[in-house]
Amino acid sequence: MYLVTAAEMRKIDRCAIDAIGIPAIALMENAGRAVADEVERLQAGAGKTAQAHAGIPGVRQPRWLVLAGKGNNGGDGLVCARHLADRGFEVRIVYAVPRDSLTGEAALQRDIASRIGLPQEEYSPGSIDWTRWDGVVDALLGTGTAGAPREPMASLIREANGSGRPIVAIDVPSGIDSDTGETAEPCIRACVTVALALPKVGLLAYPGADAAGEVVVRPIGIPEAAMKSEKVRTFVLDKASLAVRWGIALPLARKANSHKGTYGHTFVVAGSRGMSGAGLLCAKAALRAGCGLVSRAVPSALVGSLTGHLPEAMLVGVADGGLGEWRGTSGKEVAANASGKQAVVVGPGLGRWAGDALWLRELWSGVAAPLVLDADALNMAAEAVSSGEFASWGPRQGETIVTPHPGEMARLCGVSVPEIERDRLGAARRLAERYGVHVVLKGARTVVASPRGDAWVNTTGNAGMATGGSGDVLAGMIGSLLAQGFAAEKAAAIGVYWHGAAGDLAAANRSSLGSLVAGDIVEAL
Ligand SMILES: NC(=O)C1=CN([C@@H]2O[C@H](COP(=O)(O)OP(=O)(O)OC[C@H]3O[C@@H](n4cnc5c(N)ncnc54)[C@H](O)[C@@H]3O)[C@@H](O)[C@H]2O)[C@H](O)CC1
Ligand SMILES: [K+]
Repeated sequence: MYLVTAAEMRKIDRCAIDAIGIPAIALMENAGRAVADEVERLQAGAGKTAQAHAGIPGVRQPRWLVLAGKGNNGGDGLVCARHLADRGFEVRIVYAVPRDSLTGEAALQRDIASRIGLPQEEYSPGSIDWTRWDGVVDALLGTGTAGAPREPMASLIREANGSGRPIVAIDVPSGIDSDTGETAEPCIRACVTVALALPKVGLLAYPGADAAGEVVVRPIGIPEAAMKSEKVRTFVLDKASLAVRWGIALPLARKANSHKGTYGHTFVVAGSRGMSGAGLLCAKAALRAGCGLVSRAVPSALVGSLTGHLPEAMLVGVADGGLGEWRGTSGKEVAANASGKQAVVVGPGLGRWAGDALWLRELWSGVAAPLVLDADALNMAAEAVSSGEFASWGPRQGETIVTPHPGEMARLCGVSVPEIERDRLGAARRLAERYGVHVVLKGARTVVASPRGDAWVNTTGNAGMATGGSGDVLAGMIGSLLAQGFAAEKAAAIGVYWHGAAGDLAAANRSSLGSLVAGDIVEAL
C-alpha cells in the first residue's frame, strides 16, 4: 500500500475531483460515514450501542462529541456527526473556530447540521463537561495543518486529552506533521485514527504513530486511476505490499529439485576478540534465512577457540599477526577470500583501529558481490566521508546495502541523532540517492530506501528487539537473501520485514518484551 505525504494526497484528491469529476462533497460524505462506522465499532465494543439499538430499556444512547476545525477535516467530522445521530447517538458539535469562518464543503456541512438540528457550540475553555460523553471525534486538523495548533484549538486539544475519553481521529491526530510524524505540543492522543483513502507517513513514523493509536485505512471513493496519477514512491512494508508488488510471501518458496548451490554462499566478515558473538549471530541468522552456505571470516588467532561453535558454517582464518583482531589483517586478503561468494556482510563486532577506513576501502573496491555494511564498517565509512577520503573510493561493482541505527546514520550524514529522527524517511532517502546505496535505517519502523528513490516503512517488530545482537541478525539475514539472488531492494525489504516478524513471534513466546534476546529472533526465523 502507498504511504503518502500531505502534498501527494492533495494531488490525488485533486485528480479525483478535477480531472475525474467526482464531487468533493461525495468524498467528504464517504469520509464522514467511514469514521462513523469506526466510532460505532468502538462503541459496540463498549457494549452500549448494540443494546440501545436493540431497544433494551434503561440503556441510554451513546454520547459523542465532535470537535471540528474550519477546513475539510472539520467537514468530515460534521458528516460523521450526522451519521452518528442517524444511528441513535447523541452528538454535539464543538467548533474550535468561529462558526462563520468555515468555508467550502465544510460550511455546507455546517448548514446541513444546523437544518437538521444537531446541537452545535463554539468552544470556550472550561465550558465542556467531559464526563457526560462516551467518546470524542477529532476533526480539528487534517493534512492542511500548518505548524502547532493555535489557540483556542490548543486548549481544546489539551482538555480532550485530559478527559480520559476515547478519541477517534479523522485522517490524522490533530497536531502531528503528516509528512514526518513529528508531534506538536499539544497533539491529540487518539485510540483510533481513521486514515482516509491512504495512510499518511506521519501515522507510521514515531512519535506520530504513538499519537495515532490503531490506524484504520478506509476508502472514500477515490478511484485507482487517481491513486496512480501521482507517482508515489513510498510504501508500507507489510505482508500485502510484499505480495502485491513483488509476489513474495513468507516462508520463501524452495524448489524441490535444488541443492545448496542453488541458494548461494554468504561470506560474513564479523566478530573479533571479545566480540565473537556478533559474528556467530550474524552467520547463524544467514544460515537460518536460507542461503546454501555460510563462510565466516575471523582473525586467524581466533579460529581455534571458535571451531565447532557453529558447525554448519565454515571458518576462514585471516592472518592477523596473532592478535585476534582485525587491525592485524589486510583488507586485500579479506576481499580475496570473499571472491566467488554471492554476498558479503561486513561489520558486526569488528572493532575500530587506526587506518581502518583504508582497510574497508579494500573491501569496497575489491569485493565484486553485493555487500552489506553494518556496525563498525559504517563508522569506518563515516570517517572516510567526513575526511573527504570517501570521494576517491569510486562506485562499487555490486550493489551495496548499509544498515545504520540512528547513531551510525547521524555519523554517516554528519548531523545529530535528533535531526535524523525528525525525518527518518527523508534522511534515508537522501543518503541512498547521494551515495547510490540501499539504506536500511533501523529503529522503530525501520525505513528501507533505494537509490532510485523508492522507500518502505516497516510495520513488524517490537521494543523487545532493542537488544544487543539484533542488528547483527538483520545484517546476516539480508546477506543471506542477497546470496539467494534477491536484488538489493528486495533483500533489504524482505529481511527487514522478516526480522521484525520473527521478533514478534519470539516476543509472543515470552511474558515480557524485555526478556527477548537476539538469539530468540534467529530461532524464530
Ligand atoms: N483524502 C481526501 O481525498 C479527502 C480528504 N478530506 C479531508 O480533508 C482534510 C484536509 O483538508 P484541508 O481543508 O486541506 O485542511 P484541514 O482540514 O487539515 O485544515 C486546514 C484549516 O485549518 C487551519 N489551520 C492549519 N493549521 C492550523 C494550526 N496549526 N492551528 C490552527 N488552525 C490551523 C487552516 O487555516 C485551514 O483553514 C483531510 O485531512 C481529510 O480529513 C476530504 O474531506 C475528503 C477527501
Ligand atoms: K484530525
